[in-house]
Amino acid sequence: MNSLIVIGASCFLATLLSIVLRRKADLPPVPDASWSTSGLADRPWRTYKKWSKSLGPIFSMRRNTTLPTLLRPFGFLLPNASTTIVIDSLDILVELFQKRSEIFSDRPWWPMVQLLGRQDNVGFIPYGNKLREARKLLHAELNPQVVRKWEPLVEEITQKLMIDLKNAPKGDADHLRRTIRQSVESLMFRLTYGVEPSEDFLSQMAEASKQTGAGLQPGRWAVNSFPILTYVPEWAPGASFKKWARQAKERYVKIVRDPFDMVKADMKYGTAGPSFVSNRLGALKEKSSPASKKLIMTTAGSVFNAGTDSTCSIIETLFVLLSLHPSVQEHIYKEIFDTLSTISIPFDSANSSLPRLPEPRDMKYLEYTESTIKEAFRFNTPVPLLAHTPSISNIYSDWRIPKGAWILANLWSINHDEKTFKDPYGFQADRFLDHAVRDPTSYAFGLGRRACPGVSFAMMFLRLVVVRTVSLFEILPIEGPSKTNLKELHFTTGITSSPKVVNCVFKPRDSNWQ
Ligand code: HEM
Repeated sequence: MNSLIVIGASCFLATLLSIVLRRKADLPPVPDASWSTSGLADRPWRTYKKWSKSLGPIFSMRRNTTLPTLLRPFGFLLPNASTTIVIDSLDILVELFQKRSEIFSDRPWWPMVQLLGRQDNVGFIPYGNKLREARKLLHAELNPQVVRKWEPLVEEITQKLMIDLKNAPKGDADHLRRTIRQSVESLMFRLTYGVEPSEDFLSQMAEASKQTGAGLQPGRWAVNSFPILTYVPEWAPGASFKKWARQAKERYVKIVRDPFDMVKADMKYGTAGPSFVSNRLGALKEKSSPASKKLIMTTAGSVFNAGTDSTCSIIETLFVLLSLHPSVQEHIYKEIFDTLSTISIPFDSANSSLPRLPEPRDMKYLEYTESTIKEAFRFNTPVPLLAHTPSISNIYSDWRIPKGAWILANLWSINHDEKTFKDPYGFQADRFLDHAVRDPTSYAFGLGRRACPGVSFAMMFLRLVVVRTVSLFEILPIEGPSKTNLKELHFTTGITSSPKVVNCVFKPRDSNWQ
């Protein structure tokens, strides 16, 4: 009995001690006030990398410096949520996002998310039951075991892209970018709703995406720092943000609802083709609740945006890098040539005796091609900074990580770590033929319970785009082949990062296919 009391008392003391220690734990180190923040406007992940070199693989910042000038004196009123913690180590990410995923799977939250009506978009849903249900729907259509059912769609879209690349006006970088984007938009919309997107949908969606970006811009909206302002009526002086947000929400609700209603109507008349929406609605039990249907609608509404920019970004990066490395293209071409008995020439020709183009099933033989794709992910990580939030306060290695803090995983920096990757700023397509080198695609799609549900689908499309493009074209830089241009490549700043200019020309390998 006595020993039980001693054990009980020890446990109690240990718990008390850990609570006291937790209270006392500090935030990770902060950048020196004298350090220049000017680099944060352009690809902040590079400045964070520099800071990590001095501060270590985990450091913190107060976000109230981004408040509008007039409100800065009130910054001390901000809750813990105004802390940002930057992580520059895969080991720490695995520990937090994967091993402690129960805690680290929430997303940063801005009152503007709600005002803009984006709260049911999967990327923004707080961690919990609703998110799990939405992810189950995505998993049912996109998991690695079933993803092959979308092969016919992916093949059709890549074939069309090849013809569009052939017909693209030479030297018009903007046109090329639009061509790539149209192909990806078509892919994502057909996956989700089974038909081509209308011009109206695309322009409304482009506007809605701009509005989401504007709504989340740090420091732009006082309501993001002072949520109480959400309750200010629209007519109040200085509340024009409420009207702007309401109109943006109305637009968003419509672009999520209209295509969903169209699929429902097509299903009623038996004319709906396979799609995420028709498949998931078809799988519902007869007497399912309106909430289940609404979840399918809002989850579908998340797919287009989530998949488009990131997929465009990596395709553009690959095209630009390949254009600067003709020898890599030749290596890929030879690998494809050796793998297939013959390489196909134009598939829009009537000649039925043509050899075939590479297909998704060929990819397992194309190791060098796979290594090149991984290197592109490493060289210009499509989502350079990954944002998660802990749902309760936590301690990591003596550092305090407060509930609601933004955790920014600096994936770009992790991919440019000199200790892991030799010559990290160079492009070495064969780098990953050595399987001991860490594979960047194992974390470029996120880690843990929020990891990208579209990874298998995206990779299937991307691989086919690369092998078919190299099979049919030589990709040339507009100014002529020059490897030295690599260092002058510029990439955009945003949630996704792409080459600033996609200045390549696609020259058909077969001169008869002009
Ligand atoms: C190369 C293309 C793509 C890249 C690099 C990419 C990358 C990512 C990343 C980094 C995340 C955040 C993961 C995290 O927070 O841990 C994410 C989330 C997401 N992705 Fe992708 N993605 C791609 C394509 C796609 C596609 C094709 C789809 C849909 C078919 C898709 C759907 C989503 C969704 C719905 C989320 C939100 C998940 C959540 O918050 O729980 N993505 N993606």
